[in-house]
Amino acid sequence: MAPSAPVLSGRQPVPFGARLAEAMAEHGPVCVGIDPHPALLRAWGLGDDVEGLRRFSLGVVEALGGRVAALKPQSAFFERHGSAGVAVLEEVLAAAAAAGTLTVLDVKRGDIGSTMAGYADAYLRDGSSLAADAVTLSPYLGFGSLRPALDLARQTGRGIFVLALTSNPEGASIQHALDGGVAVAARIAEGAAVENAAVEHPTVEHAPLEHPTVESPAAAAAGDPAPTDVASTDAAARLGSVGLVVGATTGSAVADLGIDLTRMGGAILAPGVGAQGAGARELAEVFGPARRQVLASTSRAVLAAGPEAASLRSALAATVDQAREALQG
Ligand SMILES: O=C(O)c1cc(=O)[nH]c(=O)n1[C@@H]1O[C@H](COP(=O)(O)O)[C@@H](O)[C@H]1O
Repeated sequence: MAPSAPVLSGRQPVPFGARLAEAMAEHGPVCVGIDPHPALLRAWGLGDDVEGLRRFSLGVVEALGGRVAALKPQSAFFERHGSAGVAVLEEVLAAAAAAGTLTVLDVKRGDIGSTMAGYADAYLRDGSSLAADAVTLSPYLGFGSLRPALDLARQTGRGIFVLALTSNPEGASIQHALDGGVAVAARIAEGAAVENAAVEHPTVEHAPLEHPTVESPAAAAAGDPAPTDVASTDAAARLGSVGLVVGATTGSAVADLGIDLTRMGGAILAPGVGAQGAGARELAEVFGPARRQVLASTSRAVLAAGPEAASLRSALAATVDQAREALQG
């Protein structure tokens, strides 16, 4: 079972990337979001109130904890219930940890560095009641504004997923924009690559950054194993702890913008699977040589199968089958 909290190995916490790679190998490359939308609470026969929120969210952890690579509570749906909702979020994080399941707290925070230090303290410090194994952050105040969170995550063995190419169509207006001829999203990927290259992973060897990313047509025609397969298999085994969010709905943007995700070295959280329309085909097309780094993320498509635990598990199993076929085949 993948440990859900940083576990001491000697005096160093085991980095998030290594723990995630282990969890993905055991359970498949899927993360289930806990997004207690009012409509889902109703569909489960629950009230849109704190008790409904609690039964829904803990029900998901009970059904899927210990059976999925990661759970991703969406903070917005807890915050909308006020401080009592945030208390439920704390319970959910603790319950997932007790079940041995990694948590990615989806908060998408971004602020000036001195304020980011406060967010880091909330989500990435040992002993904080809101600490998760990883958190989503927005780099749109500048990648460097994330520094306090990057540093604390590194110290405590936690992970960061930095928004690069989001799944919503509006994201392109900022993320595809050129900065000195380089797309903003490509600059963010470069920032993550630098972070991952700077960290020593105690459980795995360092890799050079130069992963081949394009299979030569001649090699393909000759039926040689693609060099990209070798690079991407290695990448999955040595995932860095700073990952990116790249939506599975982003079509050819990764290729069009010249973003080298294998070189980035971290995991790729890929939302957009299920309710937003992406499936196995999109996962394979969008991520190509970086597919083994991908943690496919889905919320409503699995949650809608509840409240019965067996139905939630079946929906998860179907998603894992699809993702495995697309990403690990
Ligand atoms: O960071 C995220 O998880 C995220 C990034 C992104 O680009 N798009 C995106 O949909 N998400 C989140 O992923 C979840 C998607 O939920 P479903 O559309 O129900 O699968 C929501 O919690 C979103 O906030």
